[in-house]
Parts: sequence; structure tokens; C-alpha cells
Amino acid sequence: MNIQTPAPQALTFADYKSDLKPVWCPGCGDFSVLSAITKALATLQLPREDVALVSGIGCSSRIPAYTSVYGFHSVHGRALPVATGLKSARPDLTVLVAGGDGDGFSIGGNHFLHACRRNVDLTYIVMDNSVYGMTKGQASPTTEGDWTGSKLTPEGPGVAEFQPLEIALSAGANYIARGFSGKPNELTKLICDAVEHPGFSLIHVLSPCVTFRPEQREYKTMVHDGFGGAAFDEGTPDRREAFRRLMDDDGYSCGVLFKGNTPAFKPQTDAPRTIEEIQGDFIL
Ligand SMILES: Cc1ncc(C[n+]2csc(CCOP(=O)(O)OP(=O)(O)O)c2C)c(N)n1
Ligand code: SF4
Ligand SMILES: [Mg+2]
Repeated sequence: MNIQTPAPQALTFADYKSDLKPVWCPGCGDFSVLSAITKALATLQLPREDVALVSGIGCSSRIPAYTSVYGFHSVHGRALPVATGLKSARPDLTVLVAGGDGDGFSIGGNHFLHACRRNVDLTYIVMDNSVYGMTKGQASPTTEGDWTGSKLTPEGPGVAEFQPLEIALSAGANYIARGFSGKPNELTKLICDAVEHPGFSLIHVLSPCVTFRPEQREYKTMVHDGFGGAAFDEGTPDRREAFRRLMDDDGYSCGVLFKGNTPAFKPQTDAPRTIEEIQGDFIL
């Protein structure tokens, strides 16, 4: 009798979803970002037990609950340090990090700078709606200085917007791209590309908050492919050239901006280590 071992079944999109129904407002951009992350996991066929998705706090940071990979819904602004510790202790895992503009650039802004600079192999997906959605519509670091939609800042926040791509490029991130929730197939490609690229990857996603920034529904008429005339997936490996391309960015360019060649940060040893020893790598 010829008994053959059956070929392993490919995992489907549904296998990477959890049973929970997202509690976001109907029309929120984060639904499509969830779909793109789930599709990327299915495209890459990563074993679910080898993937972790870490988030902070905010509407967008609920995302780990809606996938079937390991998830950690951590503390406001602290997703990157949690993910850095996880990846350092378990370099065999694929670690994704997700959250909002408030979480990542306001309370978590300093962690963002140092995550770019340390270049640990993480893929950071920021759902940017230029508002604190969860706490009911206050201005965030990426809110336009003249946005008068919050009673807390009736004349607008009055300060210049935080520029995530320029800051990531200056701080040392090794992969930088922008996507749009309204183009989930393109976003899926960016996520796959970023996961496969070594080092710290930032994917800045324009993801409308239809409740507190309903005008963001118009993003669909404003986004366009490529930075500085390059094609959607034509990122440059040259940081100076990436800066030149960013000078022409109107904030709605989508695609890969930069794909660097810096090797990812490696923990000093592969041997199992205590928390205190891992912390020693990061007192810099
Ligand atoms: C230490 C701490 N400070 C403040 C808050 C309140 N808080 C919860 S979510 C949030 C902002 C979320 O905004 P963002 O990260 O942009 O996510 P969104 O809801 O827009 O997706 C704030 C200020 C908190 N939970 N913890
Ligand atoms: S408040 Fe805004 S960000 Fe939060 S779920 Fe609703 S639409 Fe999405
Ligand atoms: Mg937000």
C-alpha cells in the first residue's frame, strides 16, 4: 500500500480573521486596513503562531483583536517599545505594530524616533486620520493647523503638522511607504513588501475617520500614485533622493518612498536572556 503524506493545506484569508466583529463606525477607514493586513498574512502564508500584532490604544489600535495571530493591545503610545522587546526576545517571530496618529506621533512620538533609529525588524502600520478618534475628535499631531472642527481648538490647533515620512527618513527607518485605506489591494502589496524588507518599516496609511473628520471621505479624489514622479513601487535606496522626492509630496502621494540597505538591529546574542540583559541593548 502506498500511503502518501497529504500536502499541507494553504491558509486562507478567513483563517487569519478572528471571530470578533469590529466595533468601528460604519465607513471607518480602519476596516479596509484590517482587510489589507489579513490579506497580506494570507499572501505571505505565515504560520499564525509565528506572527504577533502589537498595538497601542485608540480606535485603530483595536486591530489585533480582529486577526487570529498573536495580539497584544498594549498601552497608549507604547506599542513600539513593547514590539521592540518582543522581537528582541523572539527574533524568530514576524512582528507587526499598528496604531493611530495620536498613539504613534503624540504620546508615542519619542518611541517612534528611536524605533526608526534602532532599526529593529518591525513593520509599523499607522492609521492616520489626523484626529484622536477614540476620545471624540481632538486635534492630533498630524491635524492641519487651521482645522476648526474641535471645540477644544475653535480657531484650529495653530501649529505646524508633524511630518511622519520626513521624520522617519531623518531618524533612520529602513523602509518608508504611504498607503490609502480606500486602495486595499495596493496597501496589501505594501504590507507584504515591508514585512519582507529587513529593519524598521513605516507604512503611513491615510485612513479616514468618517465621524469626526467626514471631509476625509474626499481622500479618494486626492490620492495619487508615486513620489516625485516615480511609479507606485519604485522606492529609492538613496536617502538624499528620497528627501528630494518628499519635497514635492502634497501629502497624498502613495507607494514606496524609500527602501534602504541598512542591516536590521541584531540582539547581541541568540542565547535566551533575562529581561535585564535585553534592556541592556537599549540603554543608548
Ligand atoms: C496614558 C493615556 N493617555 C490618554 C489616553 C486617552 N486616549 C485614548 S485613545 C487616545 C487617542 C487616540 O488617537 P489615535 O491614536 O489617533 O487613534 P484613533 O482613535 O484616531 O484611531 C487618547 C488620547 C489613554 N488611554 N492613555
Ligand atoms: S471614531 Fe473615527 S476612527 Fe473611531 S471608529 Fe469611528 S470613524 Fe473610525
Ligand atoms: Mg487618529
